[in-house]
Amino acid sequence: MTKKSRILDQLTRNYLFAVVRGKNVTDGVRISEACCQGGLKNIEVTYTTPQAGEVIRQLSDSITDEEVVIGAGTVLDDITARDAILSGAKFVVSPHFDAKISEVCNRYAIPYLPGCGSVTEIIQAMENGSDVVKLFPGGLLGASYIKDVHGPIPDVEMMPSGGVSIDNLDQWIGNGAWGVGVGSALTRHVATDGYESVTVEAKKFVDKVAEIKKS
Ligand SMILES: O=C(O)C(=O)C[C@H](O)[C@H](O)COP(=O)(O)O
Repeated sequence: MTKKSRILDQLTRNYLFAVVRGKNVTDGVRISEACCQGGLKNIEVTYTTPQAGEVIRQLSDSITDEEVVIGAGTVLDDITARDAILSGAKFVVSPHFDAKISEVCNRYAIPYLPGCGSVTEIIQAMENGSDVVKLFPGGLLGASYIKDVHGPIPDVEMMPSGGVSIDNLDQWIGNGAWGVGVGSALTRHVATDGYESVTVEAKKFVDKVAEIKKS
């Protein structure tokens, strides 16, 4: 198995991606650690977080659980992608498709999950070597979008992000999502109840996925 396939394999096994938007380095690290404590294992540190590369570096050093995969999100250009990868990111996510990001990720054998919102973008991403795309904004496209696209294009995997909640998880899983990205739903109580609330919310998602996959 290649390095890229090994990472993708681990990511889909973990299934849930915690989309982390910290206010600063410490906040980014604390949110990510709280997510891990709740059982989330794919940590997507977004580049809206100041010094996101430093967050990725600190997490890569401190987290010893080998199933945890630290990656980067909201990567808008190839320079940011390189910074993320050299900081230790094992996957790169962006809200759009960018051929130069794809090139950098392929150079380092790191999976690139570009944000796609149309079939044309999905095909373009596949042609540039992405096996998995991020459906963005997931909430706007709707869960049946996956099934509809899988009719003509059965060989692309899709990871919805944006608008994923506990209440629509079953629809995403039922329609064949390869994984799902969850952001604001994890941090909705952090301002009032602290980082422990992130762990509580993370656990709810982990339990819900286990319950849906079992049924
Ligand atoms: O910038 C990116 O690369 C993104 O991933 C966009 C969104 O911030 C996430 O998809 C999380 O969205 P919510 O779960 O609705 O908060």
